Amino acid sequence: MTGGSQDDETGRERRDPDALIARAGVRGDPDQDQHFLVDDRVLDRLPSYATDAGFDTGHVLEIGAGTGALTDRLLAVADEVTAVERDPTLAAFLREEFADDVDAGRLTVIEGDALDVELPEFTCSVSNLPYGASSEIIFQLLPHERPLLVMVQKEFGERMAAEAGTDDYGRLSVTAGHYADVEVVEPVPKEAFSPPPAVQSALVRATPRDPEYTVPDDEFFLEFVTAVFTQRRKTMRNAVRNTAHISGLDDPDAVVDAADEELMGMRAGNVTPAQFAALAELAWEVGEPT
Ligand SMILES: C[S@@+](CC[C@H](N)C(=O)[O-])C[C@H]1O[C@@H](n2cnc3c(N)ncnc32)[C@H](O)[C@@H]1O
Repeated sequence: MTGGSQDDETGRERRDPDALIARAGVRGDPDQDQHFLVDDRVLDRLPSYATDAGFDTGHVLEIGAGTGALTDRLLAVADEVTAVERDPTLAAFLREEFADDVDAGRLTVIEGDALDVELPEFTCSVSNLPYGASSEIIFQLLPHERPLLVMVQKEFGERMAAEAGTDDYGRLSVTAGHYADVEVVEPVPKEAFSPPPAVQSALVRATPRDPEYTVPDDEFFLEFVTAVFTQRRKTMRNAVRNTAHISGLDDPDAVVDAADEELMGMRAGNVTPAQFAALAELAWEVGEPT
């Protein structure tokens, strides 16, 4: 194998991403969210964002394995990898290219849509996600309470990691932050991919932890937050009243009456997750959620 990069820890040579694409005989299809990572430097340091943070790499789940450039790097740090890939041609290629690891029981390739297949128990997930489904995939993974390192659209990653009072803060920040500490660890330029996506990318690390507040019911809290952010330009007073059909409150006026005046005059973008939680608690008690 030529053109690959050297791994410091094992001395094993990493597969060259361009050679993998050539051997697979494919061109990434943007309509299928296929943008393969071809920058060796990004690929080689990517797993270190997981290992440096102490992620348990006993069983790494990779969603959207493509031609396997990242799979190859993950096999160097993990005991076991499960790779999910929707494209049948790529899934077959992965099984053939990594036949030794498959035979050794270190790699399992699951062909199918990540949103439909049964996922195994995993200790962490490291993925260059299909951007068209990144939100759904992340919100399917977060409740597993396992660390995630995911490549996403930069803007999406910034919204996940945003603090209250900033332009990027919204439903995504509160709902992701409900499960994990979220940080953007590295912006990644378009040129790192083949074919390059239309947008810039970023690597996001989500480390699970309990939130600093309690909620009456996770599902209700997340629906309540989603509901009021659909009216982010309105005051909370109006947002709570106008979105009862989404939050499922039969008596939103009772919530507005019982809540703190000052909070009801704020816009959702300035309300902290802990304030949302307290309000959801109140709404659960007096708003007659259905
Ligand atoms: C951005 S590419 C990443 C490929 C590879 N991991 C890399 O870094 O070069 C995303 C991959 O996910 C696959 N994919 C797209 N939608 C998917 C889905 N819903 N479930 C599983 N795989 C999907 C695509 O076929 C593609 O191979």
